[in-house]
Amino acid sequence: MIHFDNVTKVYKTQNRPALAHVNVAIEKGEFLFLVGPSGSGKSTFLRLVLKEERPSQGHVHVAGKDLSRISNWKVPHLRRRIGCVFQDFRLLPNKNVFENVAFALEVIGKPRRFINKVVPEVVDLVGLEGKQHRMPHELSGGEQQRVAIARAFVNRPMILLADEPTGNIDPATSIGIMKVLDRINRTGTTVVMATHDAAIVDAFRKRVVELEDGRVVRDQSRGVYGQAY
Ligand SMILES: Nc1ncnc2c1ncn2[C@@H]1O[C@H](COP(=O)(O)OP(=O)(O)OP(=O)(O)O)[C@@H](O)[C@H]1O
Repeated sequence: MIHFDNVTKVYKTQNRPALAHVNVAIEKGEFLFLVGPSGSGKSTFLRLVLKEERPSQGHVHVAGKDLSRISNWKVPHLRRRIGCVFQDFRLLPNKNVFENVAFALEVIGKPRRFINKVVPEVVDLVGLEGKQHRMPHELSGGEQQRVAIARAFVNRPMILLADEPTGNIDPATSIGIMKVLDRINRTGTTVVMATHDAAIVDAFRKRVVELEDGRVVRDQSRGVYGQAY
């Protein structure tokens, strides 16, 4: 589903590569934790998947397509098939839960009848049943992140990218957020989650890819946050 083939990324203003000779193959339906210290290249990895950045060397393939061969006008179509969740939720403050999630479908022209059917289903899936009419400021941080996940997933993307989704959330609430991501993964969506959250990584025992100075220093199935040896 996502293949990094000897990918190096050097930003114009930097002389050290943000990613160096990265080879990673993530198959359809996998759940992968991307770990590593601040500045190790995790966000750069995610941005390359979205074609927000281009590799300086090597190739990134998503769903069988070499991103360097996707023309610019097709990039929105690629991004539509990839859901994104961030540390800071990024909800629309003047829209309620239903409207925040519905907005993701409105912008791609889905009919109202379809929106009215699927939005409540996804709101339930993320554990917010009965809260459709709440405004973001009437929700806890964990609940806001659930809305953000619902919005990212409502279009049934093939891939969900999560950049520090539990970064602003207390540990107990983070477990609930992880369970939602796990539930989404079980529907067949490939999930890649960049995180510093050692407790979460250790509790969920998924594949772990560790970056250090832009290099992959570990790729372990059912891994833990720190070195297991
Ligand atoms: N747009 C940019 N322009 C120039 N350098 C950048 C840019 N984005 C990231 N970098 C540099 O690339 C390296 C990797 O950064 P990146 O944001 O990918 O790391 P990260 O692992 O996601 O860090 P964090 O956990 O702090 O988000 C860092 O040295 C960073 O300063």
